[in-house]
Amino acid sequence: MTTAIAPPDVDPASLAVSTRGLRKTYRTRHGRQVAVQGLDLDVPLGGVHGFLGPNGSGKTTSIRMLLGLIRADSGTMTIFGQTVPEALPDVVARIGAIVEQPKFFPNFSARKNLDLLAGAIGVSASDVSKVLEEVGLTDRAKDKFRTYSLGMKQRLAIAATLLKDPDLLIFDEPTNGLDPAGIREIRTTMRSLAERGKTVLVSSHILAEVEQVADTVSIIGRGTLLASGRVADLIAGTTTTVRVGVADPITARQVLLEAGLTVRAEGGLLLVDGAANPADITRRLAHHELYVNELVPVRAGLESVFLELTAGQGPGTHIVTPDDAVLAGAGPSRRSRKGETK
Ligand SMILES: Nc1ncnc2c1ncn2[C@@H]1O[C@H](COP(=O)(O)OP(=O)(O)OP(=O)(O)O)[C@@H](O)[C@H]1O
Repeated sequence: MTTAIAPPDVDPASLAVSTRGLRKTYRTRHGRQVAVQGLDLDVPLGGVHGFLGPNGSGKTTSIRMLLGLIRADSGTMTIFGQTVPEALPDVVARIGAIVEQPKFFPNFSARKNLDLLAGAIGVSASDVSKVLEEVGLTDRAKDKFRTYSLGMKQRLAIAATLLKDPDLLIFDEPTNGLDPAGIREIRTTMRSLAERGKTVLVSSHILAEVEQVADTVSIIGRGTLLASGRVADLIAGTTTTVRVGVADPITARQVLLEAGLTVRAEGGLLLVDGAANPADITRRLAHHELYVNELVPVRAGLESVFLELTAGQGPGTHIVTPDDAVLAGAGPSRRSRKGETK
């Protein structure tokens, strides 16, 4: 069982981003809505850091506070060791962010759009070529923006943030609305940025998708940190889920629950956690004359980590399951369990 962990006492200068006790409430018609409550977030320098949590868990609010777009009620934040928002003017040149879809001229080509932006911030035409190359749009650079697919539009947005060669890229749900190919393209772009030494902070509610690209993650729920660390370490701490097919899933579920196992129903199948091994499930069910027709160990992933961390919290969180993620185009997992401990 993975447990929620308190962030270590680290030197903010060794981190790209750090927050302590960050809090934000919104005033709504129904009273005060707590969006972020005491968030402690640490993003190491270099690599892709997934900022993960279900819809409404406070990811966008946290990012907006970091970027000085809204004010925190309390707590502290640093970017590259400098306290923000006070020091934002000093660090802003090192940050590229996509929080909302940027506006481009639909009838101008991608290159023309970037040339205009480059001119505004004093960046040369050769830098425009470089960023187009970096996001894989060189061949389509002369095409009008309006003819671009959603994935290409998103890559152009990333190219725009790269013009000033920032050290930290902050992407809020960059794959929203993209098809599987578009999602893969963004993943590839994020990885190549990390390989060039940049820090990429990417938020998502699709844990399985970010699991494939992130080096480290912070998982939040209801505005607080639930877990953080290297993806491989977090996954190593979870039990393996077993997918069970049986003719009478209702009775089978009852039997397994009575045996103290955790059982979730999913499309006529059961997802079982907590068994010593898959054979233990078969034995318990056979004892009640329930015979399995499918028994597949499903590799534990970040989604399992999240479900274990929030078990018993009741409704109010919706996390996208791996199956949803596949439907949304996350594709097959390439994660490894061989990651060594920090
Ligand atoms: N401007 C606002 N006014 C009132 N409530 C807000 C506002 N913005 C966000 N909230 C609420 O704050 C909570 C956190 O929202 P936030 O958008 O930060 O979450 P999120 O994790 O980014 O979600 P999503 O994945 O859906 O973007 C939610 O309950 C949301 O309804």
